[in-house]
Amino acid sequence: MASSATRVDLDGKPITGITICMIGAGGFIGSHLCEKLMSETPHTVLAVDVYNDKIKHLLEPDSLPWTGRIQFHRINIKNDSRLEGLIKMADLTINLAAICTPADYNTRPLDTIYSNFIDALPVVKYCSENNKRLIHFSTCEVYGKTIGSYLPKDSPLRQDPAYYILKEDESPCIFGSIEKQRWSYACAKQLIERLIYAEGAENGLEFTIVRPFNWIGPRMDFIPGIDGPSEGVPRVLACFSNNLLRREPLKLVDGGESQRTFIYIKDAIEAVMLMIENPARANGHIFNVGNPNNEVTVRQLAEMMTKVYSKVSGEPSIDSPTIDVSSKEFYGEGYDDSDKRIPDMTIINKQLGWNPKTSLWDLLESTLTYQHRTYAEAIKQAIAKPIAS
Ligand SMILES: NC(=O)c1ccc[n+]([C@@H]2O[C@H](COP(=O)([O-])OP(=O)(O)OC[C@H]3O[C@@H](n4cnc5c(N)ncnc54)[C@H](O)[C@@H]3O)[C@@H](O)[C@H]2O)c1
Ligand SMILES: O=C(O)[C@H]1O[C@H](OP(=O)(O)OP(=O)(O)OC[C@H]2O[C@@H](n3ccc(=O)[nH]c3=O)[C@H](O)[C@@H]2O)[C@H](O)[C@@H](O)[C@@H]1O
Repeated sequence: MASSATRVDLDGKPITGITICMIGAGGFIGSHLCEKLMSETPHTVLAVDVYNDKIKHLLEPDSLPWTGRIQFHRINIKNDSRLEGLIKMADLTINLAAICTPADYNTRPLDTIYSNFIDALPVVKYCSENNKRLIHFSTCEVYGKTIGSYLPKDSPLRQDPAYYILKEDESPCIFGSIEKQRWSYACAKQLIERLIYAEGAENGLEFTIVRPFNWIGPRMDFIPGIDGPSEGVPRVLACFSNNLLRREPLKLVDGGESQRTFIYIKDAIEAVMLMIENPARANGHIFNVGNPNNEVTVRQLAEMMTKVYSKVSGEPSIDSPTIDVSSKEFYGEGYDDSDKRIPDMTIINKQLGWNPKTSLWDLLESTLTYQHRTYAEAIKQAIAKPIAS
Protein backbone atom coordinates (compact mmCIF):
# COMPACT_ATOMS: atom_id res chain seq x y z
CA MET A 1 0.00 0.00 0.00
CA ALA A 2 1.22 3.55 -0.66
CA SER A 3 2.75 4.90 2.52
CA SER A 4 0.66 7.56 4.26
CA ALA A 5 3.77 9.44 5.52
CA THR A 6 4.75 12.31 3.20
CA ARG A 7 7.39 11.09 0.82
CA VAL A 8 10.09 13.58 -0.14
CA ASP A 9 12.62 13.74 -2.96
CA LEU A 10 16.39 14.04 -2.53
CA ASP A 11 16.03 17.79 -2.05
CA GLY A 12 13.40 17.42 0.68
CA LYS A 13 10.45 18.45 -1.51
CA PRO A 14 7.17 16.47 -1.13
CA ILE A 15 6.56 13.96 -3.94
CA THR A 16 3.15 14.21 -5.56
CA GLY A 17 1.51 11.48 -7.63
CA ILE A 18 2.20 11.45 -11.36
CA THR A 19 0.95 9.33 -14.27
CA ILE A 20 3.53 7.12 -15.95
CA CYS A 21 3.10 5.52 -19.38
CA MET A 22 5.27 2.40 -19.06
CA ILE A 23 5.93 0.64 -22.38
CA GLY A 24 7.17 -2.94 -21.96
CA ALA A 25 5.61 -3.02 -18.47
CA GLY A 26 4.85 -6.74 -18.81
CA GLY A 27 8.50 -7.78 -18.99
CA PHE A 28 11.09 -8.63 -16.34
CA ILE A 29 12.12 -5.08 -15.36
CA GLY A 30 8.64 -3.63 -15.97
CA SER A 31 7.02 -6.14 -13.62
CA HIS A 32 9.37 -5.23 -10.76
CA LEU A 33 9.00 -1.52 -11.42
CA CYS A 34 5.18 -1.77 -11.46
CA GLU A 35 5.25 -3.77 -8.20
CA LYS A 36 7.36 -1.10 -6.50
CA LEU A 37 5.30 1.79 -7.85
CA MET A 38 2.06 0.17 -6.69
CA SER A 39 3.22 -0.86 -3.22
CA GLU A 40 5.26 2.19 -2.22
CA THR A 41 4.16 5.28 -4.17
CA PRO A 42 1.00 7.21 -5.11
CA HIS A 43 1.81 7.15 -8.85
CA THR A 44 -0.51 5.83 -11.57
CA VAL A 45 0.75 3.47 -14.28
CA LEU A 46 -0.60 3.06 -17.81
CA ALA A 47 1.03 -0.32 -18.47
CA VAL A 48 1.59 -1.01 -22.19
CA ASP A 49 2.72 -4.42 -23.49
CA VAL A 50 1.64 -7.30 -25.69
CA TYR A 51 1.78 -9.65 -22.66
CA ASN A 52 0.71 -9.25 -19.04
CA ASP A 53 1.47 -12.62 -17.42
CA LYS A 54 4.24 -11.14 -15.23
CA ILE A 55 2.01 -8.36 -13.86
CA LYS A 56 -1.26 -10.33 -13.57
CA HIS A 57 -0.85 -10.37 -9.77
CA LEU A 58 -0.99 -6.55 -9.83
CA LEU A 59 -4.06 -6.34 -12.09
CA GLU A 60 -6.38 -8.87 -10.38
CA PRO A 61 -8.48 -9.04 -8.28
CA ASP A 62 -10.33 -5.71 -8.12
CA SER A 63 -9.89 -5.55 -4.34
CA LEU A 64 -6.13 -4.86 -4.47
CA PRO A 65 -5.18 -1.70 -2.54
CA TRP A 66 -3.88 -0.04 -5.73
CA THR A 67 -6.96 -0.80 -7.88
CA GLY A 68 -7.47 2.16 -10.19
CA ARG A 69 -3.79 3.15 -10.15
CA ILE A 70 -2.69 0.59 -12.77
CA GLN A 71 -4.35 -0.02 -16.13
CA PHE A 72 -3.14 -2.56 -18.67
CA HIS A 73 -3.24 -1.65 -22.39
CA ARG A 74 -2.54 -4.58 -24.73
CA ILE A 75 -0.76 -2.64 -27.47
CA ASN A 76 1.95 -3.53 -29.96
CA ILE A 77 3.79 -0.23 -30.31
CA LYS A 78 4.78 -1.13 -33.89
CA ASN A 79 1.32 -0.33 -35.20
CA ASP A 80 -1.14 1.15 -32.75
CA SER A 81 -2.45 4.69 -32.94
CA ARG A 82 -3.48 4.62 -29.25
CA LEU A 83 0.16 5.05 -28.19
CA GLU A 84 0.32 8.80 -28.71
CA GLY A 85 -2.86 9.33 -26.66
CA LEU A 86 -1.39 7.40 -23.73
CA ILE A 87 1.86 9.36 -23.87
CA LYS A 88 -0.15 12.61 -23.91
CA MET A 89 -2.15 11.49 -20.85
CA ALA A 90 1.03 10.77 -18.87
CA ASP A 91 3.56 13.07 -17.17
CA LEU A 92 6.40 10.65 -17.84
CA THR A 93 7.01 7.84 -20.35
CA ILE A 94 9.32 4.95 -19.55
CA ASN A 95 10.27 2.84 -22.57
CA LEU A 96 11.39 -0.71 -21.80
CA ALA A 97 10.08 -2.42 -24.94
CA ALA A 98 12.75 -4.28 -26.88
CA ILE A 99 14.05 -7.56 -28.19
CA CYS A 100 16.92 -8.02 -25.74
CA THR A 101 18.13 -11.65 -25.68
CA PRO A 102 21.51 -12.35 -27.33
CA ALA A 103 20.19 -15.51 -29.02
CA ASP A 104 18.08 -13.17 -31.20
CA TYR A 105 20.73 -10.61 -32.18
CA ASN A 106 22.50 -12.74 -34.78
CA THR A 107 19.57 -14.98 -35.77
CA ARG A 108 16.89 -12.22 -36.08
CA PRO A 109 19.00 -9.10 -36.70
CA LEU A 110 16.24 -7.32 -38.65
CA ASP A 111 13.67 -7.77 -35.87
CA THR A 112 16.35 -6.72 -33.38
CA ILE A 113 17.19 -3.51 -35.23
CA TYR A 114 13.53 -2.64 -35.86
CA SER A 115 12.58 -3.31 -32.26
CA ASN A 116 15.43 -1.35 -30.68
CA PHE A 117 15.56 1.58 -33.11
CA ILE A 118 12.63 1.94 -35.54
CA ASP A 119 9.89 1.02 -33.03
CA ALA A 120 11.36 3.38 -30.42
CA LEU A 121 11.30 6.36 -32.82
CA PRO A 122 7.59 7.28 -32.43
CA VAL A 123 7.95 7.11 -28.64
CA VAL A 124 10.77 9.67 -28.73
CA LYS A 125 8.89 11.81 -31.25
CA TYR A 126 5.62 11.86 -29.25
CA CYS A 127 7.50 12.76 -26.06
CA SER A 128 9.42 15.53 -27.78
CA GLU A 129 6.39 17.00 -29.60
CA ASN A 130 4.19 16.92 -26.50
CA ASN A 131 6.88 18.15 -24.06
CA LYS A 132 6.75 14.94 -22.02
CA ARG A 133 9.63 13.56 -20.03
CA LEU A 134 11.18 10.28 -21.25
CA ILE A 135 13.19 7.62 -19.38
CA HIS A 136 14.58 5.33 -22.07
CA PHE A 137 16.14 1.92 -21.38
CA SER A 138 19.34 1.42 -23.33
CA THR A 139 22.01 -1.15 -22.40
CA CYS A 140 25.59 -1.60 -21.19
CA GLU A 141 26.09 -3.40 -24.51
CA VAL A 142 26.52 0.03 -26.13
CA TYR A 143 30.08 -0.04 -24.75
CA GLY A 144 30.74 -3.26 -26.68
CA LYS A 145 34.24 -4.57 -26.01
CA THR A 146 36.78 -2.97 -23.69
CA ILE A 147 39.80 -1.08 -25.03
CA GLY A 148 41.92 -3.54 -23.04
CA SER A 149 40.63 -6.48 -25.07
CA TYR A 150 42.56 -5.14 -28.08
CA LEU A 151 45.88 -5.02 -26.19
CA PRO A 152 48.34 -7.94 -26.40
CA LYS A 153 47.37 -10.73 -23.96
CA ASP A 154 50.48 -10.12 -21.82
CA SER A 155 50.24 -6.30 -21.76
CA PRO A 156 50.36 -4.94 -18.18
CA LEU A 157 47.96 -2.18 -19.31
CA ARG A 158 45.17 -4.78 -19.29
CA GLN A 159 45.25 -4.50 -15.48
CA ASP A 160 44.84 -0.70 -15.62
CA PRO A 161 41.20 0.33 -14.95
CA ALA A 162 41.56 3.07 -17.59
CA TYR A 163 41.43 0.24 -20.15
CA TYR A 164 38.32 -1.53 -18.90
CA ILE A 165 36.11 0.58 -16.58
CA LEU A 166 33.07 1.79 -18.54
CA LYS A 167 32.26 5.50 -18.14
CA GLU A 168 29.11 7.08 -19.58
CA ASP A 169 30.80 10.30 -20.74
CA GLU A 170 34.22 8.98 -21.77
CA SER A 171 34.28 5.35 -22.92
CA PRO A 172 34.02 4.67 -26.66
CA CYS A 173 31.53 2.20 -28.17
CA ILE A 174 33.59 -0.65 -29.65
CA PHE A 175 31.72 -3.20 -31.76
CA GLY A 176 32.90 -6.02 -34.03
CA SER A 177 32.61 -6.14 -37.80
CA ILE A 178 29.22 -6.14 -39.58
CA GLU A 179 29.27 -9.94 -40.12
CA LYS A 180 29.31 -10.23 -36.32
CA GLN A 181 25.58 -9.60 -36.19
CA ARG A 182 25.56 -9.88 -32.40
CA TRP A 183 26.24 -6.14 -32.40
CA SER A 184 22.98 -5.33 -34.26
CA TYR A 185 21.33 -4.78 -30.85
CA ALA A 186 24.10 -2.60 -29.40
CA CYS A 187 24.30 -0.54 -32.57
CA ALA A 188 20.51 0.07 -32.68
CA LYS A 189 20.52 1.03 -28.99
CA GLN A 190 23.45 3.38 -29.58
CA LEU A 191 21.65 5.14 -32.42
CA ILE A 192 18.45 5.63 -30.41
CA GLU A 193 20.58 7.04 -27.55
CA ARG A 194 22.14 9.50 -30.00
CA LEU A 195 18.72 10.47 -31.34
CA ILE A 196 17.32 11.08 -27.84
CA TYR A 197 20.41 13.09 -26.92
CA ALA A 198 19.98 15.18 -30.08
CA GLU A 199 16.26 15.76 -29.30
CA GLY A 200 17.41 17.04 -25.92
CA ALA A 201 20.03 19.33 -27.42
CA GLU A 202 18.00 20.69 -30.35
CA ASN A 203 14.39 20.52 -29.16
CA GLY A 204 14.66 20.55 -25.38
CA LEU A 205 13.40 16.97 -24.76
CA GLU A 206 13.69 16.13 -21.04
CA PHE A 207 15.27 12.68 -21.03
CA THR A 208 17.15 10.16 -18.92
CA ILE A 209 18.92 7.18 -20.47
CA VAL A 210 19.48 4.03 -18.39
CA ARG A 211 22.27 1.57 -19.20
CA PRO A 212 21.53 -1.59 -17.21
CA PHE A 213 24.44 -3.94 -16.46
CA ASN A 214 23.07 -7.49 -16.21
CA TRP A 215 20.10 -6.99 -13.86
CA ILE A 216 18.92 -10.39 -12.66
CA GLY A 217 16.26 -11.83 -10.36
CA PRO A 218 12.88 -13.58 -10.29
CA ARG A 219 10.71 -13.47 -13.43
CA MET A 220 13.68 -12.97 -15.75
CA ASP A 221 12.88 -14.41 -19.19
CA PHE A 222 11.43 -17.95 -19.20
CA ILE A 223 12.20 -21.59 -18.58
CA PRO A 224 12.24 -23.38 -21.96
CA GLY A 225 9.38 -25.87 -22.34
CA ILE A 226 7.62 -24.60 -19.20
CA ASP A 227 6.66 -20.96 -19.73
CA GLY A 228 8.49 -20.38 -23.01
CA PRO A 229 9.37 -22.27 -26.21
CA SER A 230 11.30 -25.58 -25.71
CA GLU A 231 13.94 -24.51 -28.23
CA GLY A 232 14.15 -20.90 -26.93
CA VAL A 233 17.44 -19.58 -25.53
CA PRO A 234 16.91 -17.03 -22.75
CA ARG A 235 19.63 -14.96 -20.99
CA VAL A 236 22.23 -16.71 -18.86
CA LEU A 237 20.35 -16.70 -15.52
CA ALA A 238 17.39 -18.55 -17.05
CA CYS A 239 19.63 -20.87 -19.15
CA PHE A 240 21.58 -21.96 -16.05
CA SER A 241 18.41 -22.18 -13.91
CA ASN A 242 16.86 -24.44 -16.54
CA ASN A 243 19.95 -26.70 -16.55
CA LEU A 244 19.97 -26.90 -12.73
CA LEU A 245 16.24 -27.66 -12.52
CA ARG A 246 16.62 -30.44 -15.11
CA ARG A 247 19.86 -31.77 -13.53
CA GLU A 248 21.78 -31.17 -16.77
CA PRO A 249 25.31 -29.72 -17.07
CA LEU A 250 25.45 -25.91 -17.43
CA LYS A 251 26.71 -24.96 -20.91
CA LEU A 252 29.76 -22.68 -20.93
CA VAL A 253 29.97 -20.76 -24.19
CA ASP A 254 33.57 -20.55 -25.50
CA GLY A 255 34.92 -21.68 -22.13
CA GLY A 256 32.86 -19.27 -19.98
CA GLU A 257 35.74 -16.78 -19.88
CA SER A 258 33.71 -13.61 -20.44
CA GLN A 259 33.23 -11.46 -17.37
CA ARG A 260 30.05 -9.81 -16.13
CA THR A 261 28.92 -7.81 -13.11
CA PHE A 262 25.46 -8.91 -11.94
CA ILE A 263 23.07 -6.73 -9.96
CA TYR A 264 19.97 -7.73 -8.04
CA ILE A 265 16.83 -6.41 -9.74
CA LYS A 266 15.54 -4.95 -6.46
CA ASP A 267 18.69 -2.81 -6.02
CA ALA A 268 18.45 -1.61 -9.62
CA ILE A 269 14.76 -0.70 -9.23
CA GLU A 270 15.73 1.62 -6.34
CA ALA A 271 17.93 3.53 -8.81
CA VAL A 272 15.07 3.85 -11.32
CA MET A 273 12.75 5.11 -8.56
CA LEU A 274 15.25 7.87 -7.76
CA MET A 275 15.32 8.85 -11.44
CA ILE A 276 11.50 8.94 -11.60
CA GLU A 277 11.12 11.06 -8.47
CA ASN A 278 14.10 13.42 -8.93
CA PRO A 279 13.69 14.77 -12.47
CA ALA A 280 15.86 17.84 -11.87
CA ARG A 281 18.78 15.57 -10.94
CA ALA A 282 18.13 12.91 -13.58
CA ASN A 283 17.21 14.88 -16.69
CA GLY A 284 19.85 15.12 -19.39
CA HIS A 285 21.90 12.26 -17.92
CA ILE A 286 22.93 8.81 -19.05
CA PHE A 287 23.28 6.45 -16.06
CA ASN A 288 25.17 3.18 -15.70
CA VAL A 289 23.15 0.99 -13.31
CA GLY A 290 25.13 -2.02 -12.15
CA ASN A 291 27.07 -3.53 -9.26
CA PRO A 292 30.85 -3.24 -9.81
CA ASN A 293 31.48 -5.44 -6.74
CA ASN A 294 29.74 -8.49 -8.22
CA GLU A 295 32.16 -9.36 -11.01
CA VAL A 296 32.63 -13.01 -12.06
CA THR A 297 33.53 -14.97 -15.15
CA VAL A 298 30.61 -16.93 -16.61
CA ARG A 299 32.38 -20.10 -15.40
CA GLN A 300 32.49 -18.73 -11.84
CA LEU A 301 28.81 -17.81 -12.12
CA ALA A 302 28.02 -21.41 -13.15
CA GLU A 303 29.99 -22.77 -10.19
CA MET A 304 28.31 -20.42 -7.73
CA MET A 305 24.82 -21.11 -9.08
CA THR A 306 25.48 -24.85 -8.79
CA LYS A 307 26.44 -24.47 -5.11
CA VAL A 308 23.56 -22.14 -4.28
CA TYR A 309 21.04 -24.37 -6.05
CA SER A 310 22.21 -27.40 -4.07
CA LYS A 311 21.68 -25.42 -0.90
CA VAL A 312 18.19 -24.16 -1.73
CA SER A 313 16.89 -27.39 -3.33
CA GLY A 314 18.57 -29.79 -0.87
CA GLU A 315 19.76 -31.87 -3.87
CA PRO A 316 23.47 -32.69 -4.40
CA SER A 317 24.92 -31.39 -7.67
CA ILE A 318 25.52 -33.78 -10.59
CA ASP A 319 29.00 -35.29 -11.17
CA SER A 320 29.96 -33.06 -14.13
CA PRO A 321 28.18 -29.76 -13.44
CA THR A 322 29.44 -27.88 -16.55
CA ILE A 323 30.14 -28.62 -20.19
CA ASP A 324 31.95 -26.48 -22.82
CA VAL A 325 30.15 -25.51 -26.04
CA SER A 326 31.28 -23.31 -28.90
CA SER A 327 29.44 -20.04 -29.50
CA LYS A 328 28.71 -21.18 -33.08
CA GLU A 329 26.99 -24.31 -31.79
CA PHE A 330 25.10 -22.44 -29.04
CA TYR A 331 24.15 -19.14 -30.75
CA GLY A 332 24.95 -19.73 -34.46
CA GLU A 333 27.06 -17.82 -36.98
CA GLY A 334 27.74 -14.14 -36.24
CA TYR A 335 27.94 -14.35 -32.44
CA ASP A 336 30.56 -12.29 -30.63
CA ASP A 337 30.84 -11.27 -26.98
CA SER A 338 31.55 -8.42 -24.58
CA ASP A 339 34.71 -9.42 -22.72
CA LYS A 340 34.28 -7.50 -19.47
CA ARG A 341 31.68 -5.09 -18.05
CA ILE A 342 32.45 -3.00 -14.99
CA PRO A 343 30.31 0.12 -14.61
CA ASP A 344 31.80 3.38 -13.39
CA MET A 345 29.43 4.68 -10.71
CA THR A 346 30.60 8.30 -10.42
CA ILE A 347 27.68 9.95 -12.22
CA ILE A 348 24.83 8.05 -10.56
CA ASN A 349 26.51 8.51 -7.20
CA LYS A 350 26.88 12.24 -7.66
CA GLN A 351 23.42 12.89 -9.10
CA LEU A 352 21.29 10.43 -7.12
CA GLY A 353 23.50 9.19 -4.25
CA TRP A 354 22.65 5.61 -5.22
CA ASN A 355 24.70 2.47 -4.52
CA PRO A 356 23.86 -1.21 -5.00
CA LYS A 357 23.71 -3.38 -1.85
CA THR A 358 23.21 -7.07 -2.55
CA SER A 359 26.10 -9.52 -2.94
CA LEU A 360 26.09 -12.05 -5.78
CA TRP A 361 25.68 -14.98 -3.38
CA ASP A 362 22.67 -13.38 -1.65
CA LEU A 363 20.94 -12.39 -4.88
CA LEU A 364 21.45 -15.88 -6.30
CA GLU A 365 20.10 -17.43 -3.12
CA SER A 366 16.84 -15.48 -3.25
CA THR A 367 16.50 -15.85 -7.03
CA LEU A 368 17.19 -19.60 -7.12
CA THR A 369 14.82 -20.13 -4.18
CA TYR A 370 12.16 -18.48 -6.36
CA GLN A 371 13.13 -20.57 -9.42
CA HIS A 372 12.98 -23.81 -7.40
CA ARG A 373 9.62 -22.93 -5.82
CA THR A 374 8.11 -21.79 -9.13
CA TYR A 375 9.41 -24.44 -11.54
CA ALA A 376 10.71 -27.62 -9.85
CA GLU A 377 7.34 -29.40 -9.80
CA ALA A 378 6.45 -28.39 -13.38
CA ILE A 379 9.84 -29.64 -14.61
CA LYS A 380 9.39 -32.97 -12.79
CA GLN A 381 6.02 -33.41 -14.49
CA ALA A 382 7.38 -32.40 -17.89
CA ILE A 383 10.24 -34.90 -17.57
CA ALA A 384 7.88 -37.69 -16.37
CA LYS A 385 5.30 -37.17 -19.16
CA PRO A 386 6.96 -38.94 -22.12
CA ILE A 387 7.69 -42.00 -19.96
CA ALA A 388 4.09 -42.17 -18.67
CA SER A 389 2.48 -41.85 -22.13
N1 LIG B 1 17.49 -7.10 -17.88
C1 LIG B 1 18.64 -6.49 -18.08
O1 LIG B 1 19.60 -6.68 -17.37
C2 LIG B 1 18.80 -5.48 -19.18
C3 LIG B 1 20.09 -5.15 -19.51
C4 LIG B 1 20.33 -4.20 -20.49
C5 LIG B 1 19.27 -3.58 -21.10
N2 LIG B 1 18.01 -3.90 -20.76
C6 LIG B 1 16.94 -3.18 -21.45
O2 LIG B 1 15.86 -2.96 -20.55
C7 LIG B 1 14.60 -3.11 -21.23
C8 LIG B 1 13.74 -4.14 -20.52
O3 LIG B 1 14.43 -5.36 -20.40
P1 LIG B 1 13.79 -6.66 -19.72
O4 LIG B 1 14.94 -7.44 -19.20
O5 LIG B 1 12.68 -6.29 -18.83
O6 LIG B 1 13.25 -7.41 -21.03
P2 LIG B 1 11.87 -8.18 -21.27
O7 LIG B 1 12.00 -8.87 -22.58
O8 LIG B 1 11.53 -9.00 -20.08
O9 LIG B 1 10.82 -6.99 -21.38
C9 LIG B 1 10.56 -6.27 -22.56
C10 LIG B 1 9.05 -6.15 -22.70
O10 LIG B 1 8.77 -5.34 -23.85
C11 LIG B 1 7.65 -5.89 -24.49
N3 LIG B 1 7.65 -5.48 -25.91
C12 LIG B 1 8.62 -5.74 -26.83
N4 LIG B 1 8.26 -5.25 -28.03
C13 LIG B 1 7.05 -4.67 -27.85
C14 LIG B 1 6.15 -4.00 -28.72
N5 LIG B 1 6.42 -3.86 -30.03
N6 LIG B 1 5.00 -3.51 -28.21
C15 LIG B 1 4.70 -3.67 -26.90
N7 LIG B 1 5.50 -4.30 -26.03
C16 LIG B 1 6.65 -4.80 -26.50
C17 LIG B 1 7.82 -7.40 -24.36
O11 LIG B 1 6.58 -8.08 -24.54
C18 LIG B 1 8.36 -7.51 -22.94
O12 LIG B 1 7.34 -7.74 -22.00
C19 LIG B 1 14.97 -3.45 -22.68
O13 LIG B 1 14.96 -2.27 -23.44
C20 LIG B 1 16.39 -3.98 -22.61
O14 LIG B 1 17.10 -3.75 -23.80
C21 LIG B 1 17.75 -4.86 -19.83
O1 LIG C 1 21.80 -7.95 -19.29
C1 LIG C 1 22.50 -7.05 -19.78
O2 LIG C 1 23.09 -6.22 -19.16
C2 LIG C 1 22.65 -6.96 -21.28
O3 LIG C 1 23.42 -8.03 -21.66
C3 LIG C 1 22.85 -9.15 -22.20
O4 LIG C 1 23.94 -9.70 -22.87
P1 LIG C 1 24.80 -10.83 -22.18
O5 LIG C 1 25.28 -10.45 -20.84
O6 LIG C 1 25.85 -11.23 -23.15
O7 LIG C 1 23.68 -11.93 -22.11
P2 LIG C 1 23.50 -13.28 -21.31
O8 LIG C 1 22.61 -14.15 -22.10
O9 LIG C 1 23.05 -12.99 -19.95
O10 LIG C 1 24.96 -13.95 -21.35
C4 LIG C 1 26.00 -13.66 -20.47
C5 LIG C 1 27.20 -14.52 -20.81
O11 LIG C 1 26.92 -15.89 -20.52
C6 LIG C 1 27.22 -16.71 -21.66
N1 LIG C 1 26.26 -17.86 -21.62
C7 LIG C 1 24.93 -17.66 -21.76
C8 LIG C 1 24.04 -18.73 -21.66
C9 LIG C 1 24.53 -20.04 -21.42
O12 LIG C 1 23.79 -21.05 -21.31
N2 LIG C 1 25.87 -20.18 -21.29
C10 LIG C 1 26.74 -19.14 -21.37
O13 LIG C 1 27.98 -19.36 -21.25
C11 LIG C 1 27.12 -15.79 -22.85
O14 LIG C 1 27.87 -16.27 -23.93
C12 LIG C 1 27.66 -14.49 -22.27
O15 LIG C 1 29.07 -14.54 -22.30
C13 LIG C 1 21.78 -8.84 -23.21
O16 LIG C 1 22.31 -8.30 -24.37
C14 LIG C 1 20.80 -7.88 -22.72
O17 LIG C 1 19.83 -8.46 -21.94
C15 LIG C 1 21.33 -6.75 -21.96
O18 LIG C 1 21.40 -5.66 -22.82
